[in-house]
Amino acid sequence: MTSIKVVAQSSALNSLPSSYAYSSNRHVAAASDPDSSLPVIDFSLLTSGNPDQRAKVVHDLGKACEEWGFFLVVNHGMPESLVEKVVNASQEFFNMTEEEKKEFEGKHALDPIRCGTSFHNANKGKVLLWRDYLKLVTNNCSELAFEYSERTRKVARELLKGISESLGLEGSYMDEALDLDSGVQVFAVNLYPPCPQPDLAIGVPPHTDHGLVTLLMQNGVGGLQVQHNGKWLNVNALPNSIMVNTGDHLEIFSNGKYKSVMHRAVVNDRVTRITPVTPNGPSLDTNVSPASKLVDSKSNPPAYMSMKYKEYMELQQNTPLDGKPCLDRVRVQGE
Ligand SMILES: O=C(O)CCC(=O)C(=O)O
Ligand SMILES: [Fe+2]
Repeated sequence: MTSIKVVAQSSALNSLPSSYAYSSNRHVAAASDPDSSLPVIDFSLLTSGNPDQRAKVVHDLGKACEEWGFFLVVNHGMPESLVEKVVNASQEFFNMTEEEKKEFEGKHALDPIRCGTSFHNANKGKVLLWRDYLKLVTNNCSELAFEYSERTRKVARELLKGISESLGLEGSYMDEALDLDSGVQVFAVNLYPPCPQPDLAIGVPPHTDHGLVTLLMQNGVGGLQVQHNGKWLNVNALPNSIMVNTGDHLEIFSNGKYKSVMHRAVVNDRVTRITPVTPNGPSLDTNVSPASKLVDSKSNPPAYMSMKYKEYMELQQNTPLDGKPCLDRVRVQGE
């Protein structure tokens, strides 16, 4: 299938090809700006060694997960130049010819490297998405991808320790229960070229992410929207901040206290947007269920069934995006 990069560059393109029309209504992805400011987490306070500062930031993290499922992380120690290098290397990858990229067209969610356009799953044949992607599961492809993965993984692990504490558990509880030392991190990069009719197309339709937390960076171009209290809001990053959203497995682990937040990516008609995205999950063979310390058969029974992370990822890949969310399939019914 032709990449969106090539479609967008076609000199004849002045309107959206019908196969990419997500809706016949304009402004399908209309959203407003947030009324109040988005939660901002100062990462340096998590690692400063000052117990009072840590207690405060753990409290803020818990509140951000409970009320938003989305927050911006500042002072995270990831050099801006590293993010730039990843964006540039990704751009080079997407600039290869269709023929050269063919070699990397994987089929399976857990293939070590795969690239493609639109979606590779149950959505085939439906409306096409205005995006190309590159996904790496193991980090053996390049030193740069490895370094980026390692550093975002460290930030994610530290955040998850704080989130574990915010649930009233030991910092190491989630690490152990979900085998985070062998946790899976997918490294994906999305490319959204300028689109002639952005309000008819969609980059990524509304969805939630698998895993615990997803870390997202962008090349200074906005386009992420999150659902908050039933309304879609534009998310504007602070300079050099990491955007973090909670995933399905954090919702399961917290027994629904922290909800996996719905989000989507819209496109624009001016500049190419590139987003390196890293969902961080448990190990593939971990059976994820609500934390046993958080449930109680009478007052707070488990609201989700347990399922191996690996099986969940496969199930999600085969769930149509316009169908019931994958999370609904593990929800205990009739409560
Ligand atoms: O690129 C974005 O802003 C969002 C991408 C996303 O949600 C995803 O890749 O799961
Ligand atoms: Fe996502």
